[in-house]
Amino acid sequence: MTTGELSTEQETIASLYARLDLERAAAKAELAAALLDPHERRWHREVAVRTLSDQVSRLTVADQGLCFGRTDHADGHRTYIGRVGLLDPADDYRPLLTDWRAPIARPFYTATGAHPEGLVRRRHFRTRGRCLESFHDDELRFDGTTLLAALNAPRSDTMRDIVATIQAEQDEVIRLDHRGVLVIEGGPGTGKTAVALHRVAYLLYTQRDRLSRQGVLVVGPNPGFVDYIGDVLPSLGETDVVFATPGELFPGVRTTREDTPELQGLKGGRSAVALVREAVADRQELPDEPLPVELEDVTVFVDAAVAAVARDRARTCGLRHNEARQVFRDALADVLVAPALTLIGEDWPELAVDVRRELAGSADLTGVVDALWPALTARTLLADLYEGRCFALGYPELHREDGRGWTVSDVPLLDEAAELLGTSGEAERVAERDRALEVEYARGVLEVIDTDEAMHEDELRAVDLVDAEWLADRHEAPDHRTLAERAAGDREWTYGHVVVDEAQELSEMDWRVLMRRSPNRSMTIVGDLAQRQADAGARSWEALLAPYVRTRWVYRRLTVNYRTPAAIMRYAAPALAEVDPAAELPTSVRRGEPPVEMLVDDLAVVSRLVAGPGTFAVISVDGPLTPRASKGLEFDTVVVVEPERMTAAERYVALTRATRHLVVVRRT
Ligand SMILES: Nc1ncnc2c1ncn2[C@@H]1O[C@H](COP(=O)(O)OP(=O)(O)OP(=O)(O)O)[C@@H](O)[C@H]1O
Repeated sequence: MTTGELSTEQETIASLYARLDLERAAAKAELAAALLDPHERRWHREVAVRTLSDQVSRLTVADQGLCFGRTDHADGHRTYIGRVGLLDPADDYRPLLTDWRAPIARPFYTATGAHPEGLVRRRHFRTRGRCLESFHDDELRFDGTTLLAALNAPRSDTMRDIVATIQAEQDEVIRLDHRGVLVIEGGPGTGKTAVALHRVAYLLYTQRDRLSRQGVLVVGPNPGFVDYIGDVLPSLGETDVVFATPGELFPGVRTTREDTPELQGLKGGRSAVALVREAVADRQELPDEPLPVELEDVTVFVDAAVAAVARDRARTCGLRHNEARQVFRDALADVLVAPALTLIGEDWPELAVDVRRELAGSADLTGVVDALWPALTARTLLADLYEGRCFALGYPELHREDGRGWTVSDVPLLDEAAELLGTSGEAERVAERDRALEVEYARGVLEVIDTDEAMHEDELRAVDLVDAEWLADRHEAPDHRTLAERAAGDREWTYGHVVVDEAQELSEMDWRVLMRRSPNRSMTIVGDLAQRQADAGARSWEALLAPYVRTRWVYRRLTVNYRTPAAIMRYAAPALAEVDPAAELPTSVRRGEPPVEMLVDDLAVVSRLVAGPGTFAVISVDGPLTPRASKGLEFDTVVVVEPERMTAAERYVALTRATRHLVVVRRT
């Protein structure tokens, strides 16, 4: 990027803003005129006003990042891409700026080196306000040297754009026209993450109507993903993609704390569903002592037998725990009528009805229901379980002092619990009542402003344009959150597409959460079973997916390693063979130098071992970077300390993080 080029582009962008200002001023003037026009027929005027006011708001919104890209076509033609389309009336309405949704803008989002779609270059602008700060280019004229040049560039912290050098096997996966589950597997450095990212970009553009309504959920360990998508997909990516690590999938919980491997196994396996069911059933109790319910004339008692009848009825009614509380309460009241009548010593139908009514409103009965069938949240249920109830249930290993010190493996249990508990219905009831009151009030307002008898029948009346529901809505605080913000805060949100990176690490319980968020099963699953480090993680894609989609999923394998030089891959081969003797090493594009082995007296010298350009990491079971935390990452130089202390899968991951140099250090 030269200074000259930057200022030329800045001039172009300034002229686009000038055009935008003119169009907005013109639209505003037209809107004012339409509002005042006494001649126009009522209906025509209404349509004109709505259209013009839409146009004004569209042009106002476009002020933010008006132009974000440029495509250079093979025929020499250039297109500037932005939030709205702008034409030049002085030059036969030549397009100055193309709306990003227009068909001609498509290559800006979907062209790759393997599939340039008629482009030779794509330019991304970074602007602040109306000022162009910088730009970067994807050169799409691909030849053999481009790939190697890209691979040899030192790594930085941000995720790199591989769009210009995407290879055929990767490109096929990015564009695969498959609506269901797609599994992309490949060894280290085969571009799985990069490909998944570009697939999201591709889908967000090609299926934008659906995805901008429902959003995309990306689950993985690498937060660079979302920044990257925001860059590649202005207008789409920033607002429509929710990124979450597995510890963030339950709204309100954000954790990276890990349980011991044993507990991860217990909480991650399918049998944890039964565990959560037991924890809920444990809160549907029978009293140790009969509980009194005082009525006007007599006191009746809820003993174990009475509670058992009510509990059976509530458990078999088909509702979830919180929703079934009312059934439990009604059943108690039904069962208590007979003993009440016996105590009163009289029995005629009207008396039975009165007693039943009294029971229904009894505060004592409310107390009994709260004690025997309490309203519960997922958090309370699990915290109580961990803090004490786990002993009686036969799971002493679950005990911990701070029940609410959530771990990553608690997240799917919280979700499961929320499913089984259901909502208490209280919040919904209050919202419904408030809304009814607002509509009632709005109706009153409309009646008042519509009583002007002197109005001509052709004049617009308030009721012609608005109704009470609409007016009530206007009073509600508008929800300014983006789709991503709303989706992330709503446990029951279902996404249009779900992407899972490092999918081999997720437990069966994690998959239940993800499948709930993806009822249409439109998913891209990216992983490598040979790199699995979590005990509770996946062992076979077939077994993992069968409960949800049976065999209806598509598998693609990436075979070329763009990260790790061949000599380093050969060094890592025994670790792979130990994990899976049948697994094949991906083919490395780069040769590179063989790893260096060193013996040192003191491991503290390790961090002083390597000094040079590019990124650098030390991977050791004791940190700073553990093999588990290193998954998905890469560095120019990697020092692996005492690989023998790692499991085979950990060793395989650690040894394959280097793009240039690998140093293996052992103690003398
Ligand atoms: N076609 C390509 N052109 C240039 N670089 C590429 C290409 N494909 C992948 N890369 C680069 O190779 C490196 C590895 O890619 P990526 O992290 O996506 O691999 P991965 O399969 O997810 O690896 P791992 O399983 O080890 O996490 C990245 O630096 C990526 O930018």
